[in-house]
Amino acid sequence: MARWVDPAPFEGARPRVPWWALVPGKLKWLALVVAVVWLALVGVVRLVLVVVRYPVVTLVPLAAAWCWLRFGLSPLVLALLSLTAGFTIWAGLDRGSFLRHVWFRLVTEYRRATVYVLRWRTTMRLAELAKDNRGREYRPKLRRVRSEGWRDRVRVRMIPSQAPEAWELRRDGLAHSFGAQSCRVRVLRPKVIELDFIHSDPLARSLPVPSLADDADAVDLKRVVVGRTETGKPWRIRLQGNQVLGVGVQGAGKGSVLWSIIWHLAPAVRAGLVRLVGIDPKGGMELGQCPDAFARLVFDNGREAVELLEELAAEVKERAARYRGVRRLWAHSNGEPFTVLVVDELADLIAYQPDKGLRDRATRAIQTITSQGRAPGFCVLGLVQDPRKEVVGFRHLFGTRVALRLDESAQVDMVLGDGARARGAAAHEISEQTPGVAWVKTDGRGEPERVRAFHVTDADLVELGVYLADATVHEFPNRPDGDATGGAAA
Ligand SMILES: Nc1ncnc2c1ncn2[C@@H]1O[C@H](COP(=O)(O)OP(=O)(O)OP(=O)(O)O)[C@@H](O)[C@H]1O
Repeated sequence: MARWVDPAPFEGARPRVPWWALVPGKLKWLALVVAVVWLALVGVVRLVLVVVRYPVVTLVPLAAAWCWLRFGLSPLVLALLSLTAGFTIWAGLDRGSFLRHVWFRLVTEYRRATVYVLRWRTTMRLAELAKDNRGREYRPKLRRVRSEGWRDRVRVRMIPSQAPEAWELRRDGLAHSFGAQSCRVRVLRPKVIELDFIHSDPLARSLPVPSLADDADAVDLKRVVVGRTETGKPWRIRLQGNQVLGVGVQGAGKGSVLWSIIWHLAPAVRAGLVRLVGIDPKGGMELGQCPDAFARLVFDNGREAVELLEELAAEVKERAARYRGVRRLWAHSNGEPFTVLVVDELADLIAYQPDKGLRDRATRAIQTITSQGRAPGFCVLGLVQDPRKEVVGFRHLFGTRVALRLDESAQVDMVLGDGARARGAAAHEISEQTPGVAWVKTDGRGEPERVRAFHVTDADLVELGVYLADATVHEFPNRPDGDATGGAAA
């Protein structure tokens, strides 16, 4: 049977010509020039980046080499010796600025090169923060590094579709990988986060109180200095138009927050510009240490305390009614004192009081003062050990919340807001050795800050008591001749 047979395929090798061989000669030259210029540009940009990132280790050797070639070895040695002597004198005269401008600069460059650049790629891959897609690796980019001695601030550009939560989950692993004690995550702007790698605690030493001021006008109720922040700045709390809640276990240092505030207010209290009202349900263990500071003071959680609270709540309403339509907010010029209500153990009044009637009355009165006291010049400073909703159901009314050492990690978010613990505000990890250390969150003011209150000792409280005690006028005894001016004229 006749069948069609396919012709044998052509088996000769087809000539393979590279595509660029077909490009006209002029275009080839043009492309070559463009490529060379591009490579040169990339090279220059990289070089500039290296100089910007490592100015000391690049510019100093360059300057030294230039000096050697231009002037010889002896002037170079002389210049280096003078530089060292200059730095030593600088460090001796002003250690702070020397550390900031010279030493931390050096540490930054050293740590960037030897820790972060060196371990970045491996750590990102092992922590699964880098991703592979169609054969291409997407890796978070290491940006600016700044060493401040106690912490390294490392800026990172995240890869597409990555969320800061991915980093929050790996905080511990990252801290171990880069040889730090802990790591915190801060969002700077879309795609960019900053990691804080903590190496030591700048708040490890207790802070003595500053000397008592004399000038009542210098007391700014919007910026009451209570201690220091981790970055070395004064820790300021706003009292005017705000309410403050301090939470911490026994011995966490709630007393130091309370007394540091009163210490700062003392000149205004003495001048009658600020009135302190205190309730200490623990029988005066805390506020009884300096009763002279208070215009009114109650040492129980029963009827007397509730009546005082209701009196204040009524005053808040009365002042608010008087201000309505006349002025919006309390001011010094009104002639009425700014009132700070200090409650040492809030829970004793509003949760642990066995008499339900008294408990409800206390809760209602405190809620009225905290929610309506802003405009008429009332501030509540409440201290409590247990922040749960069943204990303080109106936590959200406090604009500033201070988390001292806490028992349980779950309490951190209750005090500082959702997600604070995940980002690194570890109030439950504050050491027992550092009472007075706290994380503080003020509504509308970004991330929680780590702070330490001044240490107000018993001796300081005696001094405060003497400062605030009613002045006693001692009359000079009349002289027999009836001259009461005393010895001055004698
Ligand atoms: N800011 C501070 N710096 C250094 N030491 C502090 C500081 N605050 C408190 N202390 C010390 O810690 C101890 C406990 O402090 P404090 O009594 O204020 O804690 P507390 O939270 O008020 O406890 P409690 O709930 O039992 O009243 C005290 O010995 C005090 O000297």
